[in-house]
Amino acid sequence: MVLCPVIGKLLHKHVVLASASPRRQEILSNAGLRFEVVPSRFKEKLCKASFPTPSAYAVETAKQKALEVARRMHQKDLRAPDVVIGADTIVTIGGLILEKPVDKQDAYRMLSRLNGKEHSVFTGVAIVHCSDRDGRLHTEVLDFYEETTVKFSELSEELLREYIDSGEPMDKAGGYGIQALGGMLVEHVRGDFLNVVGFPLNHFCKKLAQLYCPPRPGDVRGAERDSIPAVDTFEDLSDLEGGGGSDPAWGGRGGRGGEEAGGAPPQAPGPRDADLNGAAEEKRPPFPTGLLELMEGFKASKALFTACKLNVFDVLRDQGPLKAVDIARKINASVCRTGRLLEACAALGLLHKTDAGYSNTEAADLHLVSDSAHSLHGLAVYNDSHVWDLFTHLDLAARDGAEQARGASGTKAERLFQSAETTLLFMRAMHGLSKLTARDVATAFDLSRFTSACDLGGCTGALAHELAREYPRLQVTVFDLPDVTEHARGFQPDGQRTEHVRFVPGDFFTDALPRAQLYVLSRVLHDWPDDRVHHLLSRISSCCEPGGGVLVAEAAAMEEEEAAAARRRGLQPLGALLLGAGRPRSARELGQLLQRHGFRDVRVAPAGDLLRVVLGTRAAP
Ligand SMILES: O=c1[nH]cc([C@@H]2O[C@H](COP(=O)(O)OP(=O)(O)OP(=O)(O)O)[C@@H](O)[C@H]2O)c(=O)[nH]1
Repeated sequence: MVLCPVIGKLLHKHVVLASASPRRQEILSNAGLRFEVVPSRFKEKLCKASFPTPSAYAVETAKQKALEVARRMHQKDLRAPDVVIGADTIVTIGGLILEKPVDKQDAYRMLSRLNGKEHSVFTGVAIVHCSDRDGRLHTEVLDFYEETTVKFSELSEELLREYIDSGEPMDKAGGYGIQALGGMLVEHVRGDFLNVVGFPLNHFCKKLAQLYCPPRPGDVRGAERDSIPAVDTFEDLSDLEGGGGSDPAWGGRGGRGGEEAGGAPPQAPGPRDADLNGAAEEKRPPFPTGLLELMEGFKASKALFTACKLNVFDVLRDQGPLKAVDIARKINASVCRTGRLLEACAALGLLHKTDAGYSNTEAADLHLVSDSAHSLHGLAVYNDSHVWDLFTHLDLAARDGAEQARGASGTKAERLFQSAETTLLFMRAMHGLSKLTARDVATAFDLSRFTSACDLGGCTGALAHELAREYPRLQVTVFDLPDVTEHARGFQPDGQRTEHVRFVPGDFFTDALPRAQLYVLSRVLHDWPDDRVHHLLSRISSCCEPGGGVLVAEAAAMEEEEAAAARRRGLQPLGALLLGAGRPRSARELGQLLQRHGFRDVRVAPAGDLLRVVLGTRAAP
């Protein structure tokens, strides 16, 4: 098939499209590709904030979609396909990533945001080559993305509502389908149209050309690395057939878009590159959207913290929607400044803005009001008043050490417990975080064989209560500093099973540890350097009876960590740098620590998105 020489390279391979998108299937089969469709079951819920750019998010999602299918197929038949293709399309505007709307209201919010403006559409693509090595799946990933800019006309509310009622937006990134009715919303498109529809065919073919048709030595076309080879270059397709793994072209440079993790870094663009028609075109470096977002990111955090501190979300939960002037009056602030803060919160997706005024988004109602079950309000206020200040001295900490950076403000304990007010601030922050993760930690392993547990540094008892709720036979002791236990009463849940949780004041480094079958250390060890961790574990080990256990929960990386989580955890050493004490440890390292202190049968399990839990059983000495 002369029209698709590079696609032809895949004809003899078992190719799988890891996508349920009918558009992707259509684009690729129209291009002559033969493939099996196995929709990915990968849940598209990577933490967007942990990616430096929206494109990196799309690429990682595409990669995870493809890898999930490769692993599942290999597991099922012990035979993976030769190639798995994954893709993910997102829309970005004003720093926000829009995916498929969850309901009509969400579609309306998305389309209103895009109305009259220009936005970017990114599709991340992953081409995964699979092979079997001694029964184990081996994968090599080439990934890339393409960006297209789309401008919407000014659209009336009526038109948007009618469009949403057509049902078209619901399974489409950004809430519109440019190939159908949604085409009427669009004033102009800059870049690859098919990229918007869901698959950047042109860039994909260039990648295949790099993989399967590397330039022959002395071939003048070698310089045109970015172009799909002209048809006449490939009269004899078979002589170049071969796997992509060891191919020097593997991981070559991208086109208008670029490379992401897994491929080689983009090469510096040449002064001129040839386009498909051979015409010379000025090559510009990709616009550094992600970098600019990072440069401005601190303002976004500050806006969120400030709105929390001024209780904007509480006011709107109780009385919203409200106009800026009314909110300003209720929070006792200047109308003009409040207006700007509210605009910023709306742009960050924390508030909705309609003709009736501002109202909370679902996330704000869940997490940013001060008294909800899943509130992170305390964490925002603590980050604003303590962590923010600390991070302004990051340069000093890097240069002169943590002591200098902390200056007169003292050690972490000194700062946190200098007054009842600061202690409570810290406890509220920890309470929100613990409640968020407690259930995942409590259920990561079946702990029903234990009848007593001691949560060391258990703070407000959020995890202790979850353990008591999950395991009816369990009595839990929360062991924490007297400054903490003194204030813990105010955090106790009403009602059931509170009699199964008790608080004992003490310092786990110096005071006798309460007797228990299971010792729990949740988000404790990262605060301490190695010598202190050994000291603590040896104390636990000598209290723990054979058959008893120790359960450690940390934001610990696994060996083959997905890039997103690794990046998120990558910020932790900054905290350690400033506090000058602890450090994050990998799940493997935590397991080795437990083994060193006499715990056997060490197992690791994920606890939600944030934490890993390591459980060890005390062996007979
Ligand atoms: O103009 C258009 N823009 C986008 C689309 C379609 O939107 C979806 C994007 O979603 P995603 O990348 O997550 O892919 P899914 O459909 O969920 O399928 P997977 O199984 O691959 O996750 C995509 O279908 C685009 O085609 C459109 O049609 N027009």
